[in-house]
Amino acid sequence: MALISMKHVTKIYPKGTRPALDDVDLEIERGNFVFLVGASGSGKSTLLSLLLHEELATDGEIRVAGNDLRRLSNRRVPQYRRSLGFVFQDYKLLTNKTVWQNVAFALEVIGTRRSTIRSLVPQVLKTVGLIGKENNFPHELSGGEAQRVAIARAYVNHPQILLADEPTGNLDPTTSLGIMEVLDAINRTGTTVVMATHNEEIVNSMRKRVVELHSGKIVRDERNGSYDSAKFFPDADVAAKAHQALKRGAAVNVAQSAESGAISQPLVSAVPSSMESSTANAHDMDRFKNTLVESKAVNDADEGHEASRRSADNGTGSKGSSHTEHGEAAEQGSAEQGKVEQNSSGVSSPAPSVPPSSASSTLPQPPAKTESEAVEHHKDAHDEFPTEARPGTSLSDEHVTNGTRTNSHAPARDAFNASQYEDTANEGIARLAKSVHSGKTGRYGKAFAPVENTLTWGKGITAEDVKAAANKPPTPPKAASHEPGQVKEHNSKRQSSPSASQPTPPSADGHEEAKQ
Ligand SMILES: Nc1ncnc2c1ncn2[C@@H]1O[C@H](COP(=O)(O)OP(=O)(O)OP(=O)(O)O)[C@@H](O)[C@H]1O
Repeated sequence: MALISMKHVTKIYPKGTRPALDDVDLEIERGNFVFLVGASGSGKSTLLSLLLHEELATDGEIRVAGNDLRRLSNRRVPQYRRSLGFVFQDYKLLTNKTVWQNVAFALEVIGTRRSTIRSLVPQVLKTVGLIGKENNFPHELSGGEAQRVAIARAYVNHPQILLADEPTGNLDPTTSLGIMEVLDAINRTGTTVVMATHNEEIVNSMRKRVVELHSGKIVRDERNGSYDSAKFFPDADVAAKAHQALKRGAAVNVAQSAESGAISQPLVSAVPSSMESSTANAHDMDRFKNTLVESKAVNDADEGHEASRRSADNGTGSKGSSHTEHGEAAEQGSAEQGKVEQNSSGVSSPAPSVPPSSASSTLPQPPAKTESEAVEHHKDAHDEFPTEARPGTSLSDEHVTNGTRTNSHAPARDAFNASQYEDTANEGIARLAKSVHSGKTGRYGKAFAPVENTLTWGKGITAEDVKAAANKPPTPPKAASHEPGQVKEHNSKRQSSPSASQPTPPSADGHEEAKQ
């Protein structure tokens, strides 16, 4: 059974003159990365709101991770939402909590030990470039900063499903690239990502599944899709752009194959040298991952006996591991989630095949899947995504194909190691990085700023950096039309954040109005 299933779903708002969603059928398998595209008002946000159970469908059936949302009692809604991460355009941060508390809260509700929270929160905040903003409240943040808090919260929670509504809508291209890197990394941990976007560049670079809505109806559902569809909007310009996007993907693959003898390379080596500042952030992410691994090792050691007993009682190691990860407060939720997993897939999850690391070697392994279970899962995944039909094969698909993650509570070590070592998914990010940093003219006719002139994900450029850059011999310009500080016009419903394109961290007076 699909992780997300919508059958004949219609949504009519009380004041709506037409259905916001009209008889929608949609199935999304575990591990997919799906872009929702479509004109303003086509129903993308409504679809996400229904999945989050913020809105109720007027008609039809919605099942998410085995939960029939029509039957979800109010009491179980918070627990249901714990299996979801959400990164929405208006951030949905808790206004009465600081940045630190917003991220910590995501861990508190799943019963994470206080010492672990104290260790993880600063690191995830560093990863997303929010050091120094820990004590700010949401109304004291710029749009980009608020979005980074939302991403940090989603990342730290390791959700089954991440719903994102225009997460890059308010951000400059480089910061958007960073967000896509993080979303891609989250997806590679096995989390299913459903992202509504108007960003053509991202969709065309990532080559993920694209579902297009038009007046509340799904008019296109393409694997490895592009932003515009020549099929539904058959003008020559759209056809040429879709064709070009496809060719660009193929070109990156071929170039990488020629360089490395393999189909793909890790992002770090696949991106241009101008991306070094972004790869510095990759180190931050790795540090964060290691701490999570180490913290989990401590938790596991502390609670190992109890977890083993529960594992034995349940007959599944994964439930035991979820208990140790989330603690007593989440016990009931985890157990119920386990039931959901059993209902939806009928199997527990095996560990991904990853190289051993010193930190991970001390951790208990989840039980191996039996051969028949593995074959069955493998077959199901191949039915949906035949290998030969996947030119831009993504790691998320590989995860499903290999059956490497079918349980939301797979140990963090496995998930993070998988994202660290498996690199085929980086093709999409590498294409996006090349595109963002190529200095080419964007959709709206303005040149992208060179990376040196924009904030880089997780690493604002300091005065020292600027001074050091000034002392360096000049690099050849990438495009004749570049002007420092000039950025692509944002494809957003909202105004761009003034602070996001500045080379220095935003000042208090550069903050936007309250975000809630
Ligand atoms: N709370 C509401 N009450 C009444 N109508 C609504 C409400 N929310 C959305 N709608 C309507 O439902 C339709 C779909 O809106 P929705 O926000 O889902 O579109 P969207 O594709 O997300 O648009 P955008 O890209 O601008 O975010 C629109 O016609 C909108 O006016």
